[in-house]
Amino acid sequence: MGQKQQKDLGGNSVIIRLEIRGDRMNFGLVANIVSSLGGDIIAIDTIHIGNDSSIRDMTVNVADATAVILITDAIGKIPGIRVVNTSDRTFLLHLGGKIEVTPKVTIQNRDDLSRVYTPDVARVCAAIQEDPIKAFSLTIKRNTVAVISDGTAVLGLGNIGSRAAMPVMEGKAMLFKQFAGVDAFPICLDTVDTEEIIRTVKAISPAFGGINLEDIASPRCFEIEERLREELDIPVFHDDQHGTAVVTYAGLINALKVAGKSLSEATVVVCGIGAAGVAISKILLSAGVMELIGVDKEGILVQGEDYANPIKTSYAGYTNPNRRTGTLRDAIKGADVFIGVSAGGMLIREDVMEMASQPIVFAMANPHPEILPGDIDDIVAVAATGRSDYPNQINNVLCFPGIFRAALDCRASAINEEMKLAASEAIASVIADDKLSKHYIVPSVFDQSVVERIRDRVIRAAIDSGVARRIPKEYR
Ligand SMILES: NC(=O)C1=CN([C@@H]2O[C@H](COP(=O)(O)OP(=O)(O)OC[C@H]3O[C@@H](n4cnc5c(N)ncnc54)[C@H](O)[C@@H]3O)[C@@H](O)[C@H]2O)C=CC1
Ligand SMILES: CC(=O)C(=O)O
Ligand SMILES: [Mg+2]
Repeated sequence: MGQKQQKDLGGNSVIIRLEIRGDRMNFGLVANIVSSLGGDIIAIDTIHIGNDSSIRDMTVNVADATAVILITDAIGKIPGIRVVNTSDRTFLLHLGGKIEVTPKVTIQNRDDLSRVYTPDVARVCAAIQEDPIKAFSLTIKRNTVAVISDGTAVLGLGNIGSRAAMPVMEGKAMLFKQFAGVDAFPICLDTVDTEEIIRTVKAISPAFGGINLEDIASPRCFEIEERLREELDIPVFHDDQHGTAVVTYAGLINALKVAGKSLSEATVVVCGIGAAGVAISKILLSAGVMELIGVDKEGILVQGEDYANPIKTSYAGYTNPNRRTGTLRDAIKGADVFIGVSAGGMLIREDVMEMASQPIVFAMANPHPEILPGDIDDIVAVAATGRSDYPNQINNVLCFPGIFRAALDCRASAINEEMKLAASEAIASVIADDKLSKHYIVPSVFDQSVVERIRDRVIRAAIDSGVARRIPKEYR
């Protein structure tokens, strides 16, 4: 993926194109109007100067879409100014997509041409035919991951279809490259049929060193991942399950230190027993949580009930040891930890007030968390969300670049439990105990030591657990 044409990612900002009649614009008046409506002008660019009018682009930071409407309405009423159009900078940076393929070498002449392509390339093909493992050294397989979605559980937007899922998958590919140097291809499949997805992923797998499944709805995501893990010899990792679980456990290790609590004594409520909720629960149980209660639309999941979704029936069998019943409100009373991977706005301040002292709230639904940190910051030990605009971003982006970097570098045949736990511990360990605080329990995704530390611990775990097929030099 080339990074030649770097685009400015901008903030939550719009470009408002103005036509200004006459030769003067009252900048003070415009600035006052924009700021009184919650905006902040960050640039004004002259696009065209005509005889009677000029065209200027005004870039404004805004809190939300409503502010844009209010600002453009008010500016449009200033005599001599016409609002030509507004461009959302987020849409602008998506124009034409966010990634591209760039060759590593330039073909300068016929000699180069015959090496990269026919006839010489045939010798390389023959070498791989003779010894298929050479695909790892002679093709992009060595460093390339497929990011596969069927568009059925995209962020918290739900089943928006495979075309609409592409911007998220392109974004994941950017993150893979920027944070860990992994080349990733976004592939959105136009099918929601479990067998067809499995067949298709298997059919395209020769080109890839790993498969990152993304935003595939539960319960189908479980079978798709399980079957692909069994049938492919490269790592298959459903990021919404395991990436989220790894980062949640990392965040919890540190949040518990801030709250002065222990994992084995904490009562943990997980809300939303889908892809993320099931995997989070499993990693926390294997890490030593004793009392874990799952809540979904049916209320608290309890053993003995026969839920329409068999995943929930089986989940109830290994959680909720005290067989508590009732609603989310009942579950959360006296709980030490709330983990939300369900839907926005599920929780209210009064619920959190019912939790044990020094509660920990991870409201991780995207894009709208179960509760906003601002509503509870004064009554919790730690609050976290999945978003980048609040402190404590518990998001799988902290995990997937590093864990795949490690898996590719040691040619792992799988990403197993040992590697996931190692990744959690690596992420948590980036912040020294004396630096931990209420608003700093997980490192920033821009902290370069995150990927390095995950890579190191995960490669060691892969070697120790016997799934590494290549031992990198520094580990020999
Ligand atoms: N911060 C992060 O890194 C991540 C956040 N997420 C977010 O977590 C949420 C769930 O994602 P997935 O597990 O992939 O989806 P999913 O569709 O597999 O699971 C969602 C679960 O939440 C339940 N749910 C929905 N509304 C509910 C309600 N009102 N009460 C109780 N349960 C409810 C559903 O029944 C379902 O079992 C999404 O908002 C997603 O964006 C998911 C993965 C990573
Ligand atoms: C972060 C992510 O993968 C999700 O919200 O689906
Ligand atoms: Mg996702």
